[in-house]
Formats: sequence, structure tokens, C-alpha cells
Amino acid sequence: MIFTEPRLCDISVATGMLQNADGHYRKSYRDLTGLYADSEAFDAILAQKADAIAYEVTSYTPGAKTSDIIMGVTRMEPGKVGREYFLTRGHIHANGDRPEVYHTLSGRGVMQMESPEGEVRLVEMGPQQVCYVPPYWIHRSVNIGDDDLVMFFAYPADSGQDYGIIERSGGMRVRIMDDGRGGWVAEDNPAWRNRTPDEVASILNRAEAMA
Ligand SMILES: O=P(O)(O)OC[C@H]1O[C@H](O)[C@H](O)[C@@H](O)[C@@H]1O
Ligand SMILES: [Fe+2]
Repeated sequence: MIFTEPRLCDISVATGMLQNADGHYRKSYRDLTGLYADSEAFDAILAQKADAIAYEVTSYTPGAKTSDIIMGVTRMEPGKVGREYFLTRGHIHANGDRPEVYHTLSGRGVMQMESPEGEVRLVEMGPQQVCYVPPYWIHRSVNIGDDDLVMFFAYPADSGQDYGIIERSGGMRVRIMDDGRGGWVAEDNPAWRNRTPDEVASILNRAEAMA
């Protein structure tokens, strides 16, 4: 039997990156087109810095099985589009029955979660707080602070990401907005449509089919 070699990776909290990683992807503001409520404010950002990095992910993938764990670091810029705080695209795991752990290293964030049936959970996170995102929850990170939000994450390597689930429902159910007093407030997204019972069943069945 050949055992996987252990791997030590330093985390640079200052740069928000995993060292000795084997994966790195960046999302520019242009890549986030269509995610925010205020399209005029978003266009103004695009005019300034369409190709600047909005968030980036460095990761290490030891293998491809359920029993392999992908680990990495996400770094998000601070800011708002109009009143709406910067966010990641968000996804549900394509194999929905896969959880994820997020450990905030610096900055302040909200882990925004939504169940297939449209229940909402919002978990505010600061440094040295760990959030367990259970199986089947759609999840997205929101930077509600004035500085970079840097989070360590880990999840089973066969999770996969389904981004279409958010597009198909007109976004997530709530938007995380500036409350005007330096904090945040969740406001209903009027474009949101709940998933049908058939869609919910297919999310659950798909996970069974992949198991
Ligand atoms: O995948 P996104 O929604 O763009 O979010 C960016 C990243 O957020 C987390 O850190 C996840 O663990 C990553 O898998 C994900 O890629
Ligand atoms: Fe995930």
C-alpha cells in the first residue's frame, strides 16, 4: 500500500494565502457580474477595476476521493456594491452530502447559508471562530469588515461545486447590506424564487446517486 505523503503548508495571514499550495484561482470584479442588486454601482466599480482581484483561493488537493480533504485559504477584498457587502459567488456541493469547515483567520465575515427548501442561516464570524457548514446548505462568504477577510477551509475532495443553483433561484434569498450604522442587515431579495419540490428532491437524489 502506498500512503499519501503528509504535507505542511504555512498560512500567510497577511497575504491571505496558503503556501506550498497546488491550486490557485482568482475572481475579478468582472467575473462577479450579475451577482449584486445595484447594477449601476457595480458598473461604476467595473469602470474602475474590472480586472482587479475581488477574491482569490489557494488550496492543496491531496486526491479526489471522499476520504481526501481539500484545504485552502480564501482572501476577499473589503468593500460594497452600493449598500451590499462584497461576496463570493456561492455554491452548493454538487455532491450535496458533503460538509465544509471555515476558520476565520482575519477580518469579519458572514457565512450565508440557505437550505434547498429556502431556509436561511447567517453566521457572523471573526478571527479564531470556526463555522461548520453542514451537508446540503448552499454557502457564500460575505466580507462585512473594513479589511481583507481571510478564511481557512477544508472539505471532502469529491464535493464539487454547483453554482447554477443560485442562478436558477434568482440569487440567494437575502442580501447582506450595510445597515447605515457600521453593521449589516439581511434584506429580502425580491428576485428570489424558491425551488420546487422536484428540484429539492433532485438535489437530494443526486447526492444519493453519486454516493
Ligand atoms: O467557490 P466560490 O463560491 O467562488 O467561493 C470561493 C471559495 O470559497 C471557499 O473557500 C470554498 O471552500 C472554496 O471551495 C471556494 O472555491
Ligand atoms: Fe463549498
